[in-house]
Amino acid sequence: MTAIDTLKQAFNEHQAVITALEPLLPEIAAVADVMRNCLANGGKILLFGNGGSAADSQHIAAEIVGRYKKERRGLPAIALTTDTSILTSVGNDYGFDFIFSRQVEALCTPADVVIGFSTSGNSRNVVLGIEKAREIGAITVAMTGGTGGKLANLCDHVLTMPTSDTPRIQEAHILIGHSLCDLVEAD
Ligand SMILES: O=C(CO)[C@@H](O)[C@H](O)[C@H](O)[C@H](O)COP(=O)(O)O
Ligand SMILES: [Zn+2]
Repeated sequence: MTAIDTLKQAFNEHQAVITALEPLLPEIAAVADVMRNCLANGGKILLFGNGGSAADSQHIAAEIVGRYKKERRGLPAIALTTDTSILTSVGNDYGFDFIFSRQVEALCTPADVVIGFSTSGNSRNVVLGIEKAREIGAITVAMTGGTGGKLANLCDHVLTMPTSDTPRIQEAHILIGHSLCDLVEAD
């Protein structure tokens, strides 16, 4: 396969996934409503995931705290993927599985929305973070793909991308993340 073939294949696969997202639009709008209500009522958005999904969590938290497109006040969102002292101490003392759940225990309130990104839906630390958020009574959102994995049965809102290909799932996640930010800061 030539480089151009490889690129064409990725672009075509990407396009097919984005087209197939259409049935998810009502659920994406429902998640945006939940986020808007949370922020209007003094809650905050917590986000986490591994690898590319850690980057997605940070990216979306930055859009919410800073701005997506519109001038407005800063809104509270925290990516639980950024503090290396917390990640290394909790990882070292309790285990990598607990790097998110421990922070959820410390920071989450019932007024919050907790968003777990996992393309497989099965990353143990993401699953445990979501389970802790449920215990606390926060609204939980899964950003996943494929079958949705374990997260699909755990969360109040489940956005499962219509592919099992990790990069294509992540590309759809970031489109949805941006769209959620757009709706969160709409009048
Ligand atoms: O970005 C990528 C692959 O595109 C990787 O860094 C990927 O996020 C990592 O392998 C993650 O550990 C995968 O975890 P998950 O999405 O299954 O929860
Ligand atoms: Zn990636």
